[in-house]
Amino acid sequence: MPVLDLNSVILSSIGLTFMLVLVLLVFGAYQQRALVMRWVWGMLLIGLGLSIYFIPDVFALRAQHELYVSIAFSAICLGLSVYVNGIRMLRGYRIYRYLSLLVLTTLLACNAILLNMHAPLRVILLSNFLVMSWVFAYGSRSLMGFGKDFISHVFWLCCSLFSAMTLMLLFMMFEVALIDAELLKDFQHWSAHAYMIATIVMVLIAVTCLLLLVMNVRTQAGLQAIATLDGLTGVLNRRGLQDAANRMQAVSQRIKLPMGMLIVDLDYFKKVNDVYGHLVGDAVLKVCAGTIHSALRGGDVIGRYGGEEFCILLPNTGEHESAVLAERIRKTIETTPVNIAGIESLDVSTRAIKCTVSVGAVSSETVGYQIDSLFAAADHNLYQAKQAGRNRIASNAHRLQASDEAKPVKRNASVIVSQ
Ligand SMILES: Nc1nc2c(ncn2[C@@H]2O[C@H](COP(=O)(O)OP(=O)(O)OP(=O)(O)O)[C@@H](O)[C@H]2O)c(=O)[nH]1
Repeated sequence: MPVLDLNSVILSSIGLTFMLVLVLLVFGAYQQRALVMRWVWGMLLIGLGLSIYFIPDVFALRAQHELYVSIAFSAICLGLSVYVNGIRMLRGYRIYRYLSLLVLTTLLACNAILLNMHAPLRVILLSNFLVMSWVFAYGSRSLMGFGKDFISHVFWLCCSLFSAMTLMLLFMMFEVALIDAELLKDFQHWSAHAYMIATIVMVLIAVTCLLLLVMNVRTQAGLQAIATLDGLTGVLNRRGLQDAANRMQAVSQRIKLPMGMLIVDLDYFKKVNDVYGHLVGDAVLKVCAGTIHSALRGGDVIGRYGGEEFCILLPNTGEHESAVLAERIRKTIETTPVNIAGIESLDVSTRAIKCTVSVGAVSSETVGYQIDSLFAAADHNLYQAKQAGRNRIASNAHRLQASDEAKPVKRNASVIVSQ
């Protein structure tokens, strides 16, 4: 009676493949591809090693058992080292690029010598487990964090030796059950499902890693939001805006499409604070950010540039279109009074405040793609608009070639052009 039935192997392989696909799909969705691929390769190598381990039993190649076991453990340890680097990546530690190479060469050299000396299977297993415990040590240290003192080093070494020894004991029991099945009949049933047990262990590892990854992604998303969003208005802060501007500039320049920029500044905002207080001032800023946002197109990016100043990045937008959009924003703000009636502890009879904005518009068509040049030119135009009396826009549209000027630009009393 075969100790290991092929059904278990096939069933477990299907389970393993299913798990890998699941891991790929779920982890891949978070775009941490480098990390995901490390774990997938790690698992594949471990799965391959486990498969090779059972080849002699399935195909009755007992004479070559030592050879298969040493190849199997080389693959398992290599898989573990790739896996450990994935854990290090997740924890934000530096990756040991040569860890896998070191593990593989150590094991190959060690196994080649032992096979050449016709060492018994137990010795081959023991040497492989020592290397495995070393990889485990790296893994547990990377997972749990680093203690730099002597006690921590000893602790991690003991922990990994214990885990490796537990595994070794497990495999020894497999060995006993496989080699002398008649003596240890009780083990046969369990041994026949050894591959299944190994698969379950791998599923547990995958689930643990999945949880770690989800936690990591959530923490990163939270930190990213804190770092790049403005707490009051919810739009990008200056840092987020700078990142977005750099990205948009790189893409626009590569595909040779114009990029526009607007700086929108609330007029006489100091008065709002002085008359109604900072609480109302804050509410007005928040509502105005929302109003400006609602006037934008999909793909446009808004950020808070300064106190009552917003910057808007416009992909695929030339000078004329920037001016048109600036005018639309100006008009929307002018015609949308900010309702302050609902603001708590406000002792004023005013129910809505009428706000206006001045806008400086510019695009890469007249000043190039450099973000600093765009900021400077938009700021200059904003200054022009303020100087001309506020509640208006200023742009460089007139600087374009005569042929370009034929394009429709909506000009009215509130639109001026920069000198
Ligand atoms: N409530 C509130 N006020 C802010 C905030 N950030 C900046 N401010 C205020 O915005 C006002 C800006 O004043 P100014 O720079 O003189 O500009 P302005 O009164 O809008 O005048 P112009 O821009 O020249 O039309 C200051 O009173 C700041 O205290 C904020 O987050 N909340």
